[in-house]
Amino acid sequence: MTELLTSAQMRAIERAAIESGEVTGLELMERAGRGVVEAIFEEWPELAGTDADSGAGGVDRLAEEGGVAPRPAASPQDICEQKKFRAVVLCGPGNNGGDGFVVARLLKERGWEVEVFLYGDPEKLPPDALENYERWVGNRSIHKWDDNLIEDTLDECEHDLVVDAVFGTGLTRLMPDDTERTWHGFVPRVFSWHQKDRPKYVAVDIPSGICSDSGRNLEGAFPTDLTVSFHRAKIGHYLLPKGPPQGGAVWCGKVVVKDIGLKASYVAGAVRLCDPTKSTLTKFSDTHKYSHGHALILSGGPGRTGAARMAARGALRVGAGLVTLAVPPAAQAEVAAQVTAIMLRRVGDATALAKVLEDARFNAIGLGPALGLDEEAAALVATALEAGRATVLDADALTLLTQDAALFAKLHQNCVLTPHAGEFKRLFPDIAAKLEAAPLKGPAYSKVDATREAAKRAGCVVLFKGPDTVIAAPDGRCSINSAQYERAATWLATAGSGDVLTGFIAGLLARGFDPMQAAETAAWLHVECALEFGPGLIAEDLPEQLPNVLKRLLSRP
Ligand SMILES: NC(=O)C1=CN([C@@H]2O[C@H](COP(=O)(O)OP(=O)(O)OC[C@H]3O[C@@H](n4cnc5c(N)ncnc54)[C@H](O)[C@@H]3O)[C@@H](O)[C@H]2O)[C@@H](O)CC1
Ligand SMILES: [K+]
Repeated sequence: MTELLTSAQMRAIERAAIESGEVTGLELMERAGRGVVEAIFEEWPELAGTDADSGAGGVDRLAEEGGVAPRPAASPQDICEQKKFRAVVLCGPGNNGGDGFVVARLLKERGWEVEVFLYGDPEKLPPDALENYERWVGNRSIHKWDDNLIEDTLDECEHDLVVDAVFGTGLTRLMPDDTERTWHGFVPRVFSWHQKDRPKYVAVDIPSGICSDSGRNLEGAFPTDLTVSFHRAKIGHYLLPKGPPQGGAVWCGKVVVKDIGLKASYVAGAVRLCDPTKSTLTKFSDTHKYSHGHALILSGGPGRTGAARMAARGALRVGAGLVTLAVPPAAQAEVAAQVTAIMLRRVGDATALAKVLEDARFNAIGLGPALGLDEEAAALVATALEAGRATVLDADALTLLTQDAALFAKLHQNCVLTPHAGEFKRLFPDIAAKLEAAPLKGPAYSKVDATREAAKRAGCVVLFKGPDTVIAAPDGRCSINSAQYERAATWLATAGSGDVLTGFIAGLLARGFDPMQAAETAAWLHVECALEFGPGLIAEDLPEQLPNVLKRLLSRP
């Protein structure tokens, strides 16, 4: 799984590399700037051009090299008429701005017409950024930040590129709510004026205004087409905090991570991006070593059995050896008429459930979808938890946990809770309140922080759903299953898809996956199934995609 870093982790890696003498900060900055330029040309090859294509800029360079006589300074009108690529680079007061100066210089060297604006005081720039500022201003102009001037510059003639290098991982506070916040109003105006043929927007490391640890929008973020980060993606690229103003992935466009020559050493406590590892794959293909287990899925009463049936189907397709539906007697005929490979047990009440669970071969339980919210349902949840089996709790089971502290206290380390945002809020109201509070500074409290805190309190794995599903274990392990960027599957938000996820988790628990691994793998497969089917998906389709998805997964090199 890919590590996602916080700003502190990234700084520590950079500091260690610099202190060991492996590399200088200046070299890292040069590589970062070069990485941005590379990524721009990879994304839009039409911008790569050649010096000859790009017109007078190429001549400027030749002139500097002594090849031809320098041409006289061009008027703004002349510049607009020249056929060359144009960029505006917006630089901030820290090292992100430093990267911006490198980008400006490299584009200029390729013959681009580049205008640079600096937000902040040049004298206060950190040393590496200052060095690159000086390399830029050597014989070129730089503008003090001015909204109107930026707007005029972009309006004067068509630009190809706007580079946002105002703030990166060092964004530590909100933009002040006064005239200093001049850059804030700039983007909407540029967008409305350049809607059709607007320049490409590229963010250096992260769109300025987005907190790189939480994805929270500390106001004023520039929505971008491409975000180029370094060494590893940051957590904020993959979280999707609710607005207003919305943050994270919405603003990044597409995230490209460029190698800047830092060692790929293990980062303790890093959040990971879900993607099954080799050992997970082995568990799917090994038919001898692991028991495939027997999952028990609890069904609701008559007219409410569909959710459990879908969960059971998911558990079976994901590879549980056997799946049994525990069904209230009144719903037995309804369920029996609609299942084949899935077995059926009459479970009228908690006593009957306890009796069934005396059979140790039932090694995993899934319960909650359409289970009901009455005392009988609460007793079933209590009995299931007392059995100490690997257990996934969803939907009504989560609501029952919020209503009864004694029931919540029965949660154990083999449990997985799968709340969506509303259920999370009911289960952990104080934690949700922290997440909802407007951030006052960076790094801001994040969905990762919230899920880790919840898992610790519950003493079990918590899978907090969303396009940015966060999964955390009480020991601090944490991962994000992203349904964004190339894995965007908005059609997964369909009735019953959560029931299928419960089934996937129960099936993997039955197969012997530990709770964290079961939750991560199930969440990942769930999105893969949605992508496999495409738009028009209904929840019943999800388990049926698994054979293809697993075939593809197992044939991966
Ligand atoms: N040597 C390094 O450390 C490297 C850093 N790199 C770049 O450096 C960035 C991090 O640099 P920094 O740590 O200097 O941080 P930033 O450049 O992200 O921003 C820090 C500056 O912004 C100010 N600031 C923060 N929040 C503000 C707000 N709301 N309003 C006004 N000013 C605010 C801070 O006081 C500080 O001056 C990375 O994102 C990356 O782009 C890369 O060049 C790779 C190498
Ligand atoms: K930026």
